[in-house]
Amino acid sequence: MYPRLNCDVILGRLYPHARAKEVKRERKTENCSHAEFRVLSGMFALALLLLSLLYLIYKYYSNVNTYWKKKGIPGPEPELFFGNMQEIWEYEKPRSLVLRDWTKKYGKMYGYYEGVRKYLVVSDFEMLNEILIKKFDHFYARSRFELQRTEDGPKTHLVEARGTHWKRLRALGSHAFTNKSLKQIVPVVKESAMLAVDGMERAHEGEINTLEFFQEYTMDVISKIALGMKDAKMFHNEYVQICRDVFNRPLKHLIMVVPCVFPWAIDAWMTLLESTGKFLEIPFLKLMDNLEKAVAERKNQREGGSPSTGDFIDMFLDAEVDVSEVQFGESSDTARKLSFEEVVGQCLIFLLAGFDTTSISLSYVTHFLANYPEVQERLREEVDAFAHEDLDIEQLGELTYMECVIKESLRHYPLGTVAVTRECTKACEIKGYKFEEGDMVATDTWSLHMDKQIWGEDAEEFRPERWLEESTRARAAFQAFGEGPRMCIGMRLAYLEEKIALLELMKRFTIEKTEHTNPIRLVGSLTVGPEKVMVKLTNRNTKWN
Ligand code: HEM
Repeated sequence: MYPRLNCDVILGRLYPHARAKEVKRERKTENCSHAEFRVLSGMFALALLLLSLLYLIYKYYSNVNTYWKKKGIPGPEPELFFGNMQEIWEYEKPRSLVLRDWTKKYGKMYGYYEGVRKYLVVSDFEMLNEILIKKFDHFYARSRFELQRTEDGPKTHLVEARGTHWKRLRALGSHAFTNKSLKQIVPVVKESAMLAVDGMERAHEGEINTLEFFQEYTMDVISKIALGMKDAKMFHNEYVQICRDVFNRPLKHLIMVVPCVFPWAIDAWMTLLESTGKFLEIPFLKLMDNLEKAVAERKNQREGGSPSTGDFIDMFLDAEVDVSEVQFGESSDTARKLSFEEVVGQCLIFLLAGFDTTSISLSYVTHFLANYPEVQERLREEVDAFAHEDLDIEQLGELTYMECVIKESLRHYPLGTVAVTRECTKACEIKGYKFEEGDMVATDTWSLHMDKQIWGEDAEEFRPERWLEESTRARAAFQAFGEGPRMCIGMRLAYLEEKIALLELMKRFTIEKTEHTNPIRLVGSLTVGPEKVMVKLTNRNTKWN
């Protein structure tokens, strides 16, 4: 038998190398298709995994946003991932006004979402009374801000702090607002008020925007009393623009969206922002940087033997100790001490809160005075009868009608109540509603302040006299400064500044309406302020001039 002579055999025998190459090529092709298969199946598995992951994420987010529905709580329809952020974060229509409008639609208790952050909005007075005052031990924490770490740390300031950490910061901060401290600052405030009114006088040809002048005024006061900037120059204070940038910044920004949609990433996000903040030009971080330098400089001066100036920085530095001696947690037990970063944090928060709120409040007052000449007339009578040359804090108490005007204005425009939020720290039941640990509450003070059941049929009228009348209304129905142990720490300073400024203004001028006075446009993200308040000032030519 002859072997079958096929091509392969012949080629193999005649050209063994060629055959080997051929076999190699075949194997390679085989290997190749195996490898391709493996890659393809790997990719398929990955796609499957990704799809399942996306499905799980979708399921998670659509489930989170049914939280209120499942509890039978009404509220606006949320969008997937973002909840109601689109509506609530408009600079042109501040959050407080959106909540007020939703209250009209959904009632005194409803829910909404910022990403996956779930808020219960309350404007029912009895329920607020329980949350803010009576059950404070169940609601001692303010809801975490969008850009706040999950645990209190060295950089946590008074507004954010919780538990015993907050108690310590609050106790140390309260020293700044005692009668004794406020008494000392009256001359500084008076000087700033005169400078601001001088500025208005110089510029009052035609009409002025009072908000701009009051911003200069409050910044001048806070720079001098908090930051010891004795030579601060009104109308040339660099902090005015930095703080304007902090407050005028729209919330709708990637920086804010990320922590709301991915709250589990907040700590990493904060670390990233803190390390890149300088390059990103975030105004808040820039301000913090400036203050860090100011506090460090003062610390050096003190170590070099300079005497204490008695301002807030010195007061806080008196309590400063090495960071290792301070605990920061919610149940820490450090007393009467501050770390360096906490000193900076306290100054930062007093600077910001002291600048914006009081200037906005004053500008609202001028808006009302321009619109209500009869109120202005009555206020003027009180001012003219107030004949104290050397102003003292006790004498300011005599300006009762002025206080009514300020309060009535704050009742209409409770500008800072975005900060009146609480987090349930221990489950409880109020008026039949079961609060779970972690539930966040936002108060709708704007609706509360216009509630006819509380304020009467004329609730929507601007009538300062209501504050002088006998009433069965609870004191806590007025919440422009919040309520309970966490209410505004700077309230007395705010009244003091406002009274002194109005005294100076009313002595010299009559405030008149112009064609640009009405309507005022309300804007804001952290507070609700008028875009501008245009009025005309006319010299009174009285005994004061
Ligand atoms: C008209 C002026 C002001 C208004 C309307 C106002 C309003 C408020 C409101 C509504 C709160 C939240 C209270 C709560 O959650 O119950 C608050 C808290 C606070 N305010 Fe004011 N404020 C004003 C002036 C000031 C001033 C002048 C300072 C300091 C210089 C200040 C410092 C603070 C601080 C530090 C907190 C946080 C308190 C804490 O959590 O313990 N405020 N303010």
